[in-house]
Amino acid sequence: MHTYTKIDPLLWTGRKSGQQLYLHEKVICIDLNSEQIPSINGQSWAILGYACDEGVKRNEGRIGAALGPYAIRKQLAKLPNHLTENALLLDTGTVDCNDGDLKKTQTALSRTVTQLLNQNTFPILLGGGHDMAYGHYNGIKNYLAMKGKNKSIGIINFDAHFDLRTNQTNNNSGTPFYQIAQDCKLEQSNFRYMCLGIREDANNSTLYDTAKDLGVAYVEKANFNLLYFDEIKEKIAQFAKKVDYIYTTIDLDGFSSAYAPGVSAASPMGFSPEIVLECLKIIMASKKMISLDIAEMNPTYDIDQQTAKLAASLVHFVIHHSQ
Ligand SMILES: N=CN[C@@H](CCC(=O)O)C(=O)O
Ligand SMILES: [Mn+2]
Ligand SMILES: [Mn+2]
Repeated sequence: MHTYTKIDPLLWTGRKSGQQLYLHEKVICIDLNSEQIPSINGQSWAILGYACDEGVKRNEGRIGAALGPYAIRKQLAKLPNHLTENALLLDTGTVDCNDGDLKKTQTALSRTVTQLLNQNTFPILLGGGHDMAYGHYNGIKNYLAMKGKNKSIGIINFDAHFDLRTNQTNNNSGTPFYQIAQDCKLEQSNFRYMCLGIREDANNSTLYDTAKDLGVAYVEKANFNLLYFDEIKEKIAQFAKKVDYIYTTIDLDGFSSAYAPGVSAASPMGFSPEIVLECLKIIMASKKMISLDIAEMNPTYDIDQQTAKLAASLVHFVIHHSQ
C-alpha cells in the first residue's frame, strides 16, 4: 500500500536567525489530508516527495532513491531565503511506495499533483526514481482536463537517458515517457517530448529508433554546453512555442558524476549545472512552466552530500528566478 506522510517540521533545520533568513524558517509543512493551503496573493511553491525506488529496482538499477526526497529537503532547509514576504514555501509531504506497487504509488502521486495545482500552487517534486514522471505528468493532465482545458503539455527532460524503454515486461524508471507516448496514441493527442543531454554511450540503438519514431526532439550531451547555447536556446524556444504548458523534469544522472555522484546510473561524461540553469531561465521566461521535478537522487552513493546540495540549489534557483 502506498502511504502519504506529512513532513515533520523538525526535519527542516538549519542556522537560526529568527528573521526568516533561511528556508527552514520560511517553510510551512502542510498535511494535505487535513489542512488547507493558506491563501495569499503571491506565488506558492509546493514541495512534494516521491520516496520510491521500486522502478529503479525493476530497471536493474542501484536502489536507494527512496531516501532522495529526505536528503534534498535537508540541504534545502539550510539555504538562504530571498523570497518575498507574500510568497509561500510549502512542504506538502511525501508519497511512499512501501509494498512495491508502483502503479498505485504513481496514481497517488498523480492525484496529489492535481490537488496541488487545483490549489494554485506550483508543484516541485523530489524523487525518487524517474518513474515519478508518469505519475507527475498524469497529475498535470488530469488537472487540465478537470478544468475543461483542452491544452497541450510539452515535456522537457534534462537527462542522460531517453527513458523510452518499452513497458512490455513492466513499468519502471526507464519507461515513463514511453508510457506517456502510448497514452497519447490512445487519446490521439500529440506526444511532445524534448530531451537535453542525451548520452550516446548510455542509450542503445532501439532507444534512438523509438525517439525518432515518436518525433522526440533532443540535444546530445556532446552539444549540450554553453558553446552551443544559441542553438539550444532556439530549439527550446521552438518547442515551447508549440505547447500550452511545459512540465520540466531534471534527472540528476544527466549531470557529470563530478557534480552528481549520488544517483543510480552515474554519468562521468555528463553535463554541467551552468547549461541547465541557462535553459531553465529560457523555460521560465516562456511563462509556460506548470510543474517541475528532480529525479533519481540516491543518497547511498552521494559524496559529501554534493548531489543533494546540487538538487537543493536547483530548487533554490527556480523559486527565486521565476517571476
Ligand atoms: N531512469 C533511468 N534509466 C536508465 C538507467 C540506465 C542504467 O541503469 O544504466 C535507463 O533505463 O536507460
Ligand atoms: Mn537518466
Ligand atoms: Mn531519467
